[in-house]
Amino acid sequence: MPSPMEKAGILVEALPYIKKFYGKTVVIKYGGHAMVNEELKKAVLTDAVLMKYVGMQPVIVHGGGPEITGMLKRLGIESNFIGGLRVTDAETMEIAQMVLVGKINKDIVGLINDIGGTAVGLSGKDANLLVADKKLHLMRNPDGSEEAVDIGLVGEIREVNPGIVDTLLKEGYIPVVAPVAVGEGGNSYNVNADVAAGALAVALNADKLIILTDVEGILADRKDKNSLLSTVTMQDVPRLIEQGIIDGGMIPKVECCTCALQGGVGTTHIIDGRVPHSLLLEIFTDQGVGTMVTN
Ligand SMILES: NC(=[NH2+])NCCC[C@H](N)C(=O)O
Repeated sequence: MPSPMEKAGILVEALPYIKKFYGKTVVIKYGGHAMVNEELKKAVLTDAVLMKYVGMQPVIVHGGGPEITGMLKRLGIESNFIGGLRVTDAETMEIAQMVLVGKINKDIVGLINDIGGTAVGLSGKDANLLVADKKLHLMRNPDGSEEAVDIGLVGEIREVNPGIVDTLLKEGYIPVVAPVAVGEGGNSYNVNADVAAGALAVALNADKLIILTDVEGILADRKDKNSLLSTVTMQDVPRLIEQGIIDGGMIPKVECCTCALQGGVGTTHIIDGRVPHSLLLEIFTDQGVGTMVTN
């Protein structure tokens, strides 16, 4: 147990950040393990409520992968992925929307409200928050040529209309956004939640984008949990990718960060959602717990 002096130190360390981030918008991409484990769920959403009560403006964008797959399975519908993207036919999209908007989104809202915040759930279709075009997926053939394959109702975000989120923030609510976008003819499109969070952060002129993942952050040596790169600049990114330090599923996450930074977001953070209260630790301590990607 920390001594009273140590506890006071921890609280005092938070003060400059409480001051600095007062009134500032922080977009949190909520996904992975932190969405599945009950204790972690409560910890993340408690952190968001605390942020709100100290004057920050958290906005949550959530994922939903495993639950969608689970529901499709229960209904006997097979999931197909091409290049990590779910092939989304009309039936799959219907289920995805039901799970994301009808279930996961409402569960998060319910939990936040139970903890003491006041959350309002939205999809990207509400007030045209996220507008998408059909995504053309380019697949590389063995001979090196590229071919466009149809992956169905997977969208690429074309436009963000953040007005409804601004309105909710102004009125003191915590907006919770499901990554379903509206496309041509009012169709629903499945969009990547990391990308949606990044695009929303830019449109809101957010101060921070924080992505909760299932890894420590960017590790200099993947086998060594103690090799976390605490801060990385945007300029370092191409070299880190070339060296294989940033690879696999981390590449699109870091690209979301650089996109957000280029779009004017203050700082971006990739943190470990498996660590209880990693959100608070990242925001309110000097060291943070994950990797901060900056300009
Ligand atoms: N991974 C890091 N180096 N984090 C530093 C975070 C610093 C400060 N708490 C902030 O949120 O801006």
